[in-house]
Amino acid sequence: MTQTVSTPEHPVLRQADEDVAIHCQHVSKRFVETVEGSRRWSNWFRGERRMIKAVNDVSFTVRRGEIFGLLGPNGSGKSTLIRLLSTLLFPDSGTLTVFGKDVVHHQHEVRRWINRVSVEASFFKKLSAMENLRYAARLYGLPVKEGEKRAMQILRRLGIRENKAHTPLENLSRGMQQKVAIARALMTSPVLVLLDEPTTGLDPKSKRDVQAYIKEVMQTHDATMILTTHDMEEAESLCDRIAIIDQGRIIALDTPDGLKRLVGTDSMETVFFELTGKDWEEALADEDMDA
Ligand SMILES: Nc1ncnc2c1ncn2[C@@H]1O[C@H](COP(=O)(O)OP(=O)(O)OP(=O)(O)O)[C@@H](O)[C@H]1O
Repeated sequence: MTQTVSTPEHPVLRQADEDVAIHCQHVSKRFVETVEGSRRWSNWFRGERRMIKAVNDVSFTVRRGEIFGLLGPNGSGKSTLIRLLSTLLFPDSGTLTVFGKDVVHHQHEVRRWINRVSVEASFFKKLSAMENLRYAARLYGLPVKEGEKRAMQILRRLGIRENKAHTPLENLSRGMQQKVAIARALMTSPVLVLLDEPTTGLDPKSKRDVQAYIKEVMQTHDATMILTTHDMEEAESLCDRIAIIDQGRIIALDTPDGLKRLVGTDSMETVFFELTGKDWEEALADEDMDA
């Protein structure tokens, strides 16, 4: 049950109950961008500036144990939202809590629960999976013995044999590296895993393996995942709910089936097109141009 309580941080904060992983209330984040090529003489030397509402009054709740998808065109605010959740940025307004802790006032605690996994994960590629996992355990403040034990369990679950466990990561397949990255996120509990395009660039088999592994992790761990992806099928098959985000705002949020019902289609691509006015190819083409 949620209840309204007073805390020193917030005059009135809905206390997160055990089932809530993320509580995001009216969160906004703006950036100031310099516009190049301004013709106004007063701006010749310092550049004209404009305000970008990267995240604009966004509210949502993610339940513990859920895979929550973020879908949106290029520049819609997904990364900014992820950076706010990872405490790399702070909101200008609104409140954001992770497992009941405010990201601004309890950033160290929140950081221990959060793990961002991306294709180019911040691994030491010259070090082995074992060494990387041990290092992560230390970062999470686990005692050495406990860290080793968890690293071993994780490697065994991944089916990485002893000799491979000591092979430099750069010599493992990308699919395997990605699985180790996800596994590394499971060092603490509860855990919030931010999966940033987890299967981009993987061959079809590795992609299926990683997706199956994500499902397995969800069944066996106290994990909650936020997933950004460019793969509609992936979003549909993995996510319990999907938020479609455009120009910093959540324009729709529901289960994949709920979104399809809303638009009256059986295709997620049509959902995306109807709600954002952009077809998926166009959204990707924009990204390619920026890349
Ligand atoms: N540090 C920054 N300074 C200025 N503008 C920024 C900054 N970070 C993001 N923006 C702007 O905020 C808006 C949202 O960007 P964001 O990176 O969150 O979008 P995105 O949905 O993650 O895009 P992509 O799919 O390309 O990763 C964009 O207009 C972007 O240019």
